[in-house]
Amino acid sequence: MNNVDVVYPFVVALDGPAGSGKSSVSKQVARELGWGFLDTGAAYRALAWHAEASGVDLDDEASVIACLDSFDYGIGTDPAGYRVRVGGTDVTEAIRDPGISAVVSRVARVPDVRRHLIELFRSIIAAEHRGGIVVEGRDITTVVAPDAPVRILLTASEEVRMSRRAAELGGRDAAATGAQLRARDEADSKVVEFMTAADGVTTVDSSDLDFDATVAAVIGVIRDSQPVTG
Ligand SMILES: Nc1ncnc2c1ncn2[C@@H]1O[C@H](COP(=O)(O)OP(=O)(O)O)[C@@H](O)[C@H]1O
Ligand SMILES: Nc1ccn([C@@H]2O[C@H](COP(=O)(O)OP(=O)(O)O)[C@@H](O)[C@H]2O)c(=O)n1
Repeated sequence: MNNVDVVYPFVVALDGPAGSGKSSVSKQVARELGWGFLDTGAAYRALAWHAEASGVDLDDEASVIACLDSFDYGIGTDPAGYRVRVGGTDVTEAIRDPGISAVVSRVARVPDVRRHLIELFRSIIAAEHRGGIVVEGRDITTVVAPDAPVRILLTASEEVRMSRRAAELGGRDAAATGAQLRARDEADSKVVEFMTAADGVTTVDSSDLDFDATVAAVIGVIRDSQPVTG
């Protein structure tokens, strides 16, 4: 096979709603291909964490924007164990707290925040030293990397997504978890489109697929679209 025309890193852009499996599936795909992995939602979560830790009112856009000046963010792209850092604090676990999930859309809806983070994502992608990188979020296929050679929308029915997220949180408060997930998708949908596939984006519906089958389906899309990846 001929690799001459392949531009490195090879970018796989993957979007989808909350609980569709973006993060876990992308991470496993990256592991299997020996590529990097970038979870873009972690940056929005970390900024929400930073703003709250700085005592900022998240409804005050100007203060949220001002917070970007002191937002010293770090994330790795190793799918085997990346950590998320804000300043000297490891926030990898803290940003998964339902309290952050409940407020993250408020920072993500601010256009200046999006512009800032999108530039950051592009520089992380450009610096990837492995052959490829799987980048997941809400606007990767449409805004962050619309020219990516592989663009995928990972979906699953709302019921399935809710039960996956509730199980992940130990089955506690399934109803509240479901309601929060629905409210977050609704708020996020006003800012970016991730419920339907844009032109040229391949949909993978994981509602009836188990985890391994979903990973295999995503790798199948990558191989079909670019036979030199293997
Ligand atoms: N196809 C699948 N079948 C069953 N469970 C899955 C599948 N895909 C993901 N999961 C599980 O669902 C939960 C949510 O996945 P996650 O990757 O966090 O989604 P997202 O990043 O889209 O919010 C995780 O516990 C994950 O292991
Ligand atoms: N590319 C992205 C990624 C996340 N986000 C925001 O960040 C939040 C957290 O994203 P996430 O990917 O960690 O959320 P989950 O789908 O994993 O629950 C989302 O609810 C969006 O508000 C975004 O606006 N654009």
